[in-house]
Amino acid sequence: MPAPPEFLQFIDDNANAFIQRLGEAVAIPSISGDATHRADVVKMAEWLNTHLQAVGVTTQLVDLGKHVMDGQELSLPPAILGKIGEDKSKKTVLVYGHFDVQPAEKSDGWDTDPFTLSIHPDGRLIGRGSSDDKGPVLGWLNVLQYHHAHGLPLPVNMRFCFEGMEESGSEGLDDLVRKEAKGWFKDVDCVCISDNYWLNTRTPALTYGLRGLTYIKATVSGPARDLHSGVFGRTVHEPMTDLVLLMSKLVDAQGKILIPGIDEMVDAASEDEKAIYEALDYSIADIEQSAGASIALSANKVDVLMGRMRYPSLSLHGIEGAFHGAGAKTVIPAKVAGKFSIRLVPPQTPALVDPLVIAYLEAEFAKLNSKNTLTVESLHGGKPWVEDVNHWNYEAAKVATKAVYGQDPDLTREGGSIPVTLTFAESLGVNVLLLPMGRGDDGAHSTNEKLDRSNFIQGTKLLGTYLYEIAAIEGKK
Ligand SMILES: C[C@H](N)C(=O)N[C@@H](Cc1c[nH]cn1)C(=O)O
Ligand SMILES: [Zn+2]
Ligand SMILES: [Zn+2]
Repeated sequence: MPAPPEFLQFIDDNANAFIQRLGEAVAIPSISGDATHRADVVKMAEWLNTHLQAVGVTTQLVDLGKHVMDGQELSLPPAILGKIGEDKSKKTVLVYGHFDVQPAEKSDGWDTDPFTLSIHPDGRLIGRGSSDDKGPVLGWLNVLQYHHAHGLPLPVNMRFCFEGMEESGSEGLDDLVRKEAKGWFKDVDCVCISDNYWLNTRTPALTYGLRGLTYIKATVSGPARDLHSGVFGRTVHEPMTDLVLLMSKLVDAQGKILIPGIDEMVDAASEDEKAIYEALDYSIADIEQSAGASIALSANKVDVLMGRMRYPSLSLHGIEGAFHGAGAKTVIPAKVAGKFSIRLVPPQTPALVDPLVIAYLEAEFAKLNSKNTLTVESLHGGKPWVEDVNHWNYEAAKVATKAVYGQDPDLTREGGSIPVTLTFAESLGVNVLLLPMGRGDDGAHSTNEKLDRSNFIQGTKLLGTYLYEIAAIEGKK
C-alpha cells in the first residue's frame, strides 16, 4: 500500500507553513541541561502537546518527578504520551522523539541567533534543534496534519512518547516506559525513532545501532577560595594543575583510550564485518566536510567508520570552574571539575565501565602526591543498542526510502546515544528502527545547526510513506 499521491502533494503544498511551524518550535530555547531554561522546556512540552491535540492525538502529560542538577532540585519536564487509533486490524507503531535541545549561544560562533530559525537561500534551515530533534518531531506532526485535515484514518495505530530530557540523560523516562509497557504501550508492534543523521549528505540511511554513554565529572578542590597566582604560585597544590594532568591521562592524540580494560572489552572486527563498513557510501571527504577541516584520525575509511560506530571513544568536554573569559586573569581556581564522556559499544555498559574509570582516576591522582581532594561521579549514562535489520520494520523503511528518494538506504550504526532505545526494545519486546531525517553535516550539538529544507520535506514524506509500508506488510510480526 504506497502512500497516497495526495499525501505527498499535501506535504509539498504546505512546505512553507511547516517551516514556519518549525520556526515557532526553534524559538523556544528548551535547553534541558541549563536550570535557567527549565521553564522553556516545559513551555516546549505544552507547545507540542497543543499541536498534537490539534491533529487528533489524545495526549497525557506525565509528571516525571524531580531531580538534582548542579546542586539544585528541579522538577523534570513532563513527558508527553500520545495515542491515535485503536483498530485491532492495524499494526501499532510507537514513535519516540525529544523536544529538548543542547545549549547554544550566538557567542559560541553562530552566524545568526540560534533560537531564530534562519532560512538560507540555499535551503538550509538554521537553528538549534532544527535537526536534533525538533525537525523530525515536527515531521510526524506534518504527517498527522494531512490525515486530520482530510478526515482520513492513519494506515496504522500510533502511540507517541516525547521527552524533554534526552540531552541530559533521559531522567525518569526508563521507569515510565517500563511502567507503561502493559498500559499506554500495550499492543505496540514496533518502534520508530527519527533522531539521528545520515552518514553523508547524499544517501538516506536506516540505523540499527547506537553507542551507549557514560558521562563523568571529576572534581579537584583544595584552597578555600580562588587565589592570586603571584602570591600562591609554587607554594600550594593547584587544583587546575592536578586536573589537567589527570585529564591528559585519559585518551591519547590518536583516540586510544588509556584507561586500562576499556578498549580491551571490545572484540576486534572480523574481515567480514569490515566489509560492511567498506560497502557504505562514505569517504574521508565526508567526515572532513562535516567537521569543517581536514582532521580525520585516519586516511582509511573503514577505520574512521569503525571509530564512530564499532569502537568506544573518549572525549574531553570542558572544565567547570576554570577561568575562561577574555583578558588575562591571574587566578588559581579553588575548585575545578573536568567533564568527559565515553561512548560505549557492546558489551560495555556504564555499570561495567564506571568502576574502571573511577579506580584509574584515583590511582593516577594518588601518583600526583597532591594534598587536594578528588571526587569522581557519573552524571548520566545509557547502554548501547544493536538491532536485527532482517525484520519487517526495516523492510518497510527500505521500501519507503526507495519510494521517496529513489535510492536504497545505507544501513548504519550511529556514534551518538539515545538512552531510552534499549529500554523500548527490552521492555516492549519489539523491533526498534532509527529512521534519520537530517544529513551528516547538519552540525547537531554544534554551531549553525541546520536541517535542509529538502530533508525536512522529503523526510516528512518518508515518515508517512513508512507508515503506509508498515500497513502493507500484513501478518508479519
Ligand atoms: C543521537 C541523539 N540525537 C543525540 O544527540 N543524543 C545525545 C544524548 C546525550 C547524552 N548526554 C547528552 N546528550 C548524544 O548522543 O550526545
Ligand atoms: Zn542531541
Ligand atoms: Zn537527539
